[in-house]
Amino acid sequence: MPEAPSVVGGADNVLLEGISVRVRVPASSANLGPGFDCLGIALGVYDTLTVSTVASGIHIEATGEGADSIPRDERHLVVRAVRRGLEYGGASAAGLALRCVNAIPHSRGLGSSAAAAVSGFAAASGLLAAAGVREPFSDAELVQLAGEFEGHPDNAAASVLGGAVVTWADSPLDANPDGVVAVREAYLARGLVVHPGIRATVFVPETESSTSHTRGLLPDTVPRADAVFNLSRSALAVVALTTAPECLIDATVDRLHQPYRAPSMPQSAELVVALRERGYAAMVSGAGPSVLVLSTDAVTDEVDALAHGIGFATWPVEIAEGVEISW
Ligand SMILES: Nc1ncnc2c1ncn2[C@@H]1O[C@H](COP(=O)(O)OP(=O)(O)O)[C@@H](O)[C@H]1O
Ligand SMILES: N[C@@H](CCOP(=O)(O)O)C(=O)O
Repeated sequence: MPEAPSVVGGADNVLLEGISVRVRVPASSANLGPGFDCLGIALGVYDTLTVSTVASGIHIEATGEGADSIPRDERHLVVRAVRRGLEYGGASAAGLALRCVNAIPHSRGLGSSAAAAVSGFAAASGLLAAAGVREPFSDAELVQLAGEFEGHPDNAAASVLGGAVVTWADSPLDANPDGVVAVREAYLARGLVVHPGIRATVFVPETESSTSHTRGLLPDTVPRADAVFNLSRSALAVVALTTAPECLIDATVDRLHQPYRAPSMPQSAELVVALRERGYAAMVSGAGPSVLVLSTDAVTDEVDALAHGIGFATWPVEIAEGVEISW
């Protein structure tokens, strides 16, 4: 089994002023139907981020998605991830200047918060490497750091590795005098070689939906028949994504999360049904409300018009490479 990196560190090195790093991070779609919390795919919608070390304070210039609503101080998700990443690498910065150009829509099920976390850790990695403090973080470290920080390793791993991913968690057990306890969750991931004929289309509404809210709609226990159903379909999803795209329709049916979330996003549920009736492997993207189609043919104009009629924009997107860091 691959080893998860150890998340330890301090803040022994204060980085000099004037170090800059640039990051480009893709959006992602988690679950891919039945693979709740364990399958994801990177999508070609990108946030770009430039981070520089400065003498003091937090300076944030942000344009695009979320620019009107995100905080411009230490609460900013990317700032928090950069700080945490520097700490993990044994360093700190007196001040940080961020330039964020955001294209990933927030709260639509396209992994914006995971992408923000990945971009922050990737920036920390670049700053540490540019300053000569340490080698850049490995992909495994980025998956662990961003997954642990943001809570959705299915999104984070897709944004780190690109393509389609399988993620899993492991809880190493540690004995202490009071008994055996889980010390922390390790997040691990492997990429899949996506069949070259598969293309992605996302249908994005104006309406937002908070991931934490729709997770709260899910039951703690599910019927065994539904668990078995999803086991077989998520195993099939790996086959469909890699070698058998003709199985995508069967491989993207889910009974663990979409039925419970549907009442909170009726237009998304309606669009999934309409698309599947037309032969498309459609599913709610992540926690919604966007809808993802994986297919070998482009969607038709009729589908585009149908989606538009119920408030969704149609975005054909590439299956993306993972995060890029330059300094
Ligand atoms: N680039 C970003 N910079 C700062 N905060 C961000 C960024 N992207 C996402 N966020 C934060 O994450 C929230 C969305 O998280 P979430 O509800 O999990 O939806 P999503 O499916 O888009 O990840 C936003 O409201 C915002 O607070
Ligand atoms: N597996 C998670 C994925 C959440 O993705 P997001 O893009 O909606 O934040 C879930 O289904 O809750």
